[in-house]
Amino acid sequence: MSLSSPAAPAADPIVSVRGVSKTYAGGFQSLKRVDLDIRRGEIFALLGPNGAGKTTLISIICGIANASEGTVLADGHDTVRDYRKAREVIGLVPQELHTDAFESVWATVSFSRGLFGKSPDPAHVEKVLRDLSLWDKKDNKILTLSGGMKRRVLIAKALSHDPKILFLDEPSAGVDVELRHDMWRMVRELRDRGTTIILTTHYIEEAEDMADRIGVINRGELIVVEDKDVLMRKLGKKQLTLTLQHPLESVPQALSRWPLELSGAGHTLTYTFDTQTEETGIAELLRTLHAQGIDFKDLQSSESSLEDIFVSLVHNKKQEARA
Ligand SMILES: Nc1ncnc2c1ncn2[C@@H]1O[C@H](COP(=O)(O)OP(=O)(O)OP(=O)(O)O)[C@@H](O)[C@H]1O
Repeated sequence: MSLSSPAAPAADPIVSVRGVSKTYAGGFQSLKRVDLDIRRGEIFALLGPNGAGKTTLISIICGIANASEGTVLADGHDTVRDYRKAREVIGLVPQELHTDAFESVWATVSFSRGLFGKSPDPAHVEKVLRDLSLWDKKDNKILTLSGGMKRRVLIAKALSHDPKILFLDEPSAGVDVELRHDMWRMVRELRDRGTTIILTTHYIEEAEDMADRIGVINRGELIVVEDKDVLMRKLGKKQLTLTLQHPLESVPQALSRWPLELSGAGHTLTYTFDTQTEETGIAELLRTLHAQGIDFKDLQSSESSLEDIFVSLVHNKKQEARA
């Protein structure tokens, strides 16, 4: 697809993925020659249906899984040959908390920092805990915390060594609305301070709200990488919906030049057009309706959401695969 330009190199990317494939022992290929550049300081959302390969790709970039082919550079460090240096610049917030339930929040987060070879920095750990509203829980054992608080600890651990790149794998899964909003506020603040954020999410409206760029992965292939706004402009559709005073049995011949759909027992007329279309012909459509004596009592317009675009992208690929 012409939209997908993953091979076009970004100037000085912070993460550079080249020709990465992953094939499991049974022969199943979960990633197929993925090329991707992540720009410094952006929020990049990786979207894809279940089993598309998102976690596999993130695990390979973070150096916790090996690629069968290809290379990854994180801030210039090869994630296999120069594992330690690469790992130092990356923070990963996984989906699950695997940590010592009997340790305190303070000890857990300070210990994580030590794992990256960084010297103790109580002031930094304090700041991270305060930013995440965990300061008053610093002496609590992990096992006494609520699910939402445990999720905050996961983020604190990932930030303990002050990484340049933060990965969030499904950060919103199973958290309440308040924590979700806190988390997104924090992600924006981190980005504003220069941290590059890469996240996977099933909450597409959040990617729509937050991300600078979007990558869509489907069956192990990166099918689209694009600025969010450009993607929405290129693939988005607009709809004009008219609620008619009197029902029509069919669309009159005089309106045949517009691709109109009649629904709602003849009461609703819908006109769908590309957001990029310069000449929508709406004024002419309304004049023709008037000339035909077709009155309407309501008129609404809407634009496709990122979710609509995502569903149609993945759906088209499924149809291509079947053909
Ligand atoms: N050890 C393994 N052996 C064989 N296949 C595997 C293995 N681990 C993962 N897979 C397969 O690889 C594919 C990609 O998995 P991955 O976890 O990366 O998907 P995902 O996009 O993160 O999905 P989800 O949104 O459900 O978390 C899936 O089809 C999965 O079944």
